[in-house]
Amino acid sequence: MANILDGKKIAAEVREEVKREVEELKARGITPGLAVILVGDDPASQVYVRNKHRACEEVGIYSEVHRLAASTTQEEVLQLIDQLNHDPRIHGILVQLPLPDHIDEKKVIDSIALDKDVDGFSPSNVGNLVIGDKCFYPCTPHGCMVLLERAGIDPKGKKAVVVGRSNIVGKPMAMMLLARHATVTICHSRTADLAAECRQADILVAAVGKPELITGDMVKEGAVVIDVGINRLPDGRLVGDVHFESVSSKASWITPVPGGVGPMTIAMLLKNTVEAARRAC
Ligand SMILES: Nc1nc(=O)c2c([nH]1)NC[C@@H]1CN(c3ccc(C(=O)N[C@@H](CCC(=O)O)C(=O)O)cc3)C=[N+]21
Repeated sequence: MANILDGKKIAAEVREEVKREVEELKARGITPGLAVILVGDDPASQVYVRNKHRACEEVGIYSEVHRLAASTTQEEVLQLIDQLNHDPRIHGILVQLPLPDHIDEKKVIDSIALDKDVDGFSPSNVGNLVIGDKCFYPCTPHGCMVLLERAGIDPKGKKAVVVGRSNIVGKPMAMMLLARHATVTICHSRTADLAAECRQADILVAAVGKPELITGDMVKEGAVVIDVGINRLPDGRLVGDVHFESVSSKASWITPVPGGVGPMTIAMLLKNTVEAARRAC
């Protein structure tokens, strides 16, 4: 039976550390500030944004949420970002994704000042990540790396397989594992034999958004399995991209859903915001 890589518990530890760092910054007269922009009324996004705001308050980060109507124009969003780029109280800016169809996501993300891009989604930040220069680590893959670290798992020399090639998880995840000297394979919907690739993995990261895609027969005995997926089934159940029951009998470590990568994502956002504030002074 696998050990549970408890994201909820580790995220709480990270939040405690962040809280102390915020206190130190406040003693020097700096209050870290985060602005979150939410366009439209997607119910899931509403919940996420509320959770982020609450997490900020809990650790003493100043947070403001800009809730904009679904009909807001791209120009209005860009104007707000420009204003926040110049606001000295704001060290981090996050635009909740997805945006409504009439708004160009690329244009919006690219307009965020590089030193306030706490999501780490802007092209320049991603470029710096690939090169290995100073950057913000995107929150979800960063959270996965911290989970590995806290479980005492060093990626060096290991075979890591990342399933999924999204810009916000799969690609940066692969780069971060590579930076830690793993041998990395990225799999996706056109991969010829997904199961065979997955069976090679010492570290397997599932980030495709397909409920319970990864089953026990696809996992090597003793592998470390990180499940980034959060899928709501028609019956209301929340499951990951990993079939927990069958995989947990093979893996040495496994993250649960919920309570795995999700809470880490928010904790890393707080960490990046504090880092942005520290760099600003
Ligand atoms: N600009 C931007 N940055 C993001 O980081 C971003 C985004 N847009 N859009 C949406 C996704 C999704 N996301 C999650 C964060 C926390 C949990 C989380 O804490 N989940 C809990 C509860 C899950 C539940 O009950 O729904 C858990 O897994 O235990 C989930 C998902 C951040 N995202």
